[in-house]
Amino acid sequence: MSRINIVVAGASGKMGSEALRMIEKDPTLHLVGCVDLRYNGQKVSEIDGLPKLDAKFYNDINQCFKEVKADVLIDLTSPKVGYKHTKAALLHGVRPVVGTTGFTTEQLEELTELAKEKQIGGIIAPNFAMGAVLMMQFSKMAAKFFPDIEIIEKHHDQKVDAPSGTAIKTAELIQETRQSKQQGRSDEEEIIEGARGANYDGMKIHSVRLPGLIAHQEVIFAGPGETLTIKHDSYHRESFMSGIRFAIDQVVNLTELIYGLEHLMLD
Ligand SMILES: NC(=O)C1=CN([C@@H]2O[C@H](COP(=O)(O)OP(=O)(O)OC[C@H]3O[C@@H](n4cnc5c(N)ncnc54)[C@H](OP(=O)(O)O)[C@@H]3O)[C@@H](O)[C@H]2O)C=CC1
Ligand SMILES: O=C(O)C1=N[C@H](C(=O)O)C[C@H](O)C1
Repeated sequence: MSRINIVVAGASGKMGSEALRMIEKDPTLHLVGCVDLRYNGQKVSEIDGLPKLDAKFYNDINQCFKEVKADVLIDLTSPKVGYKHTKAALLHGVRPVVGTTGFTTEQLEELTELAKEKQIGGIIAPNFAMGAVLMMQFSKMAAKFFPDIEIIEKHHDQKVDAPSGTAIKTAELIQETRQSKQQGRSDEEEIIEGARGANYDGMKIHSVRLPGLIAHQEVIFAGPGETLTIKHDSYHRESFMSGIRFAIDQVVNLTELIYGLEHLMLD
């Protein structure tokens, strides 16, 4: 059985290091390179806390793609970097599996177009946890019946982007079934700016950042005399790995870039 050659960008980060542990345990995956700013030229096995793998660190993704033969890039970096890396992967014929959040609509459109032009499969998914994908789908279903909605997402305090990619994706999916509505009073007044959260088509998104949290979201739906709460919690970053593993196998057979794991899980 031939192995899938993988490059991990953001490999020493919280998610990247979890991805390395997943690769180490899977005999069908082969780590051929890592991209990060800190450890250029060093082997993964030389870095404290990372698995005993032979692949080398690069501080430049283009250099990495020139030196190693990669099938798939797993990108777990930051919004600006993730965009550059995804573009580089598509230009080098490497299939991107991107967990990085914070892409703009314009960036997503540009990358989708580039993948189409190059006929290269890939995925950008704001959340690779299977339960989170279902939470978003259930929210989309519920929004048809309850247009009054508030999304509360809670993450660790080292997270850069707000609202989370998951909250934005949830709002986008909800928008597909919810009748557009400005919630609350039209003369609502924020005594402290930001008190009512971010506005997305009249519904609100609230971002909580606290140490000790991993990734959590609840979507509250309300109608006269009732509420429905749909909630998902990731208690460990291992929760994202089954989705990433699944996506790796799928992108090998795709010729387009997909936004959201639901398209691979449920379509
Ligand atoms: N889709 C999903 O299921 C999930 C997505 N995420 C997303 O994944 C991303 C990473 O999250 P997390 O692991 O918590 O973040 P971390 O900050 O722990 O890791 C980010 C990594 O990216 C590296 N990095 C930063 N700049 C560059 C660069 N220019 N070139 C190469 N590497 C770079 C960092 O290196 P250094 O430390 O040296 O700066 C670090 O290793 C975020 O966008 C987050 O929202 C997170 C969880 C689940
Ligand atoms: O930064 C994180 O940790 C997470 N980011 C993703 C997001 O922005 O939705 C996915 C998950 O919530 C964890």
